[in-house]
Amino acid sequence: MARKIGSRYTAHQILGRGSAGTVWLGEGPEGPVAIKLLREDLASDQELVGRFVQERTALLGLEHPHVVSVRDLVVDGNDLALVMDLVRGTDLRTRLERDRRLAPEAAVAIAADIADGLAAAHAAGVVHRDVKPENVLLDMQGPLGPGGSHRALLTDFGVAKLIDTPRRTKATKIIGTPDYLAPEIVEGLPPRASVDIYALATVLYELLAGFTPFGGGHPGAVLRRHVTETVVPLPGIPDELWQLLVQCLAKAPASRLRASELGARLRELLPMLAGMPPLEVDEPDTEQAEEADREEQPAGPAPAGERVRRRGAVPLVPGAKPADSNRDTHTSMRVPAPDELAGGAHGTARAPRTPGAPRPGSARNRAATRRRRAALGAGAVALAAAVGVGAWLSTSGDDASTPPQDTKNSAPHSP
Ligand SMILES: Nc1ncnc2c1ncn2[C@@H]1O[C@H](COP(=O)(O)OP(=O)(O)OP(=O)(O)O)[C@@H](O)[C@H]1O
Repeated sequence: MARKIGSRYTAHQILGRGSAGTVWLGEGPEGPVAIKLLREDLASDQELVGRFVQERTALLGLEHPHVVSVRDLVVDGNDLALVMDLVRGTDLRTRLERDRRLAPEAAVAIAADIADGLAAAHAAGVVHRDVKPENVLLDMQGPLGPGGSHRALLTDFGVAKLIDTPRRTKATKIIGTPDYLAPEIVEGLPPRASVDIYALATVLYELLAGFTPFGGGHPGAVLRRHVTETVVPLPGIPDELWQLLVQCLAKAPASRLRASELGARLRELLPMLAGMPPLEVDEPDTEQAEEADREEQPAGPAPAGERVRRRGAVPLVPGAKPADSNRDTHTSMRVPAPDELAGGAHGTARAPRTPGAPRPGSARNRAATRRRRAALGAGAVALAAAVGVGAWLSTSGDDASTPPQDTKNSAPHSP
């Protein structure tokens, strides 16, 4: 059923749904477009309206083959809509759900595209702040790239921020998606271009492994792992690619590559990766992480929705119902204090199981876990008791009484 959006556009058919609205296949004066229409019941939500306007503002003048351009912002009665370039294909999360893991060549080609898109955004002074598979679209109508990959485009600049402008988000509040959040964000520093590099490296790891390096369990535990844990190597990954990943997942923002350099370095690796099958990575040994995580959880039920969402997302929009419960959306939470980050169980980064290692749940593994649990001791319990990790999750109010945290990291670089 066709629907008029302002005087210039017609929406024909739903392409997908996000937490804030619906994306339609539409038609405008210059041909087919994608129209992101804010849910009517959210039209009075200032934060959401702000996100729409922000996306338009962030992308003004940014034209790049790996960024979805925003063409127009329509305000018409109760309708608020973003008109974007139409990408005929799918999003990277859907592709990952279908294939579980990508061959290194295709994964690296996609990551290189997004690095190039980020380089353009960073050069325009914009930090994306929410790089994740949901926000990468694959153009399935264009020519195929290395490893049969489709051209990848970065989208959803709804929480993007201009670098070095006065902060609209207080450092006491974290915005992003837990699995992809750079450690300096968790520590309360303002987001710089290097947070996008960390998130992109996390996405690349996920494309190769089928899971993110620090995800799993309670969102509070995920945040802490970003700060305290070291990424665990993937079996069979070529060393040059691993070194690149490690560098871009560095805790110190200044140690990460810039987007343009990352794009170039990734493309250099493509010939070497040609024809290589997906890595043989087994399910991560989640037992240790989950055992530790259970100990960290405050008594009582976890926040609604969180148990079913593997990556610990919390809807920014009250009552939002994404089409797919596996989909993440942004999280807004309080910046934890340094002692909250320092405490707790360590060694809970996701580790691919190595051949010969006991399967989770085996008698051998249970005994090892009991020993580990005894050793983990008071730290994890202290974290849960002192903070109540669930209390970090808040879709409203900042904790203005918590000052921005200092950090051990060196100063992040500008783009
Ligand atoms: N420019 C586009 N062209 C074609 N399809 C699109 C376009 N933008 C979004 N879509 C489709 O619409 C779906 C919803 O997009 P949207 O950006 O609203 O949500 P999301 O990023 O998945 O979630 P959220 O808004 O909660 O972060 C996407 O998954 C994608 O399949």
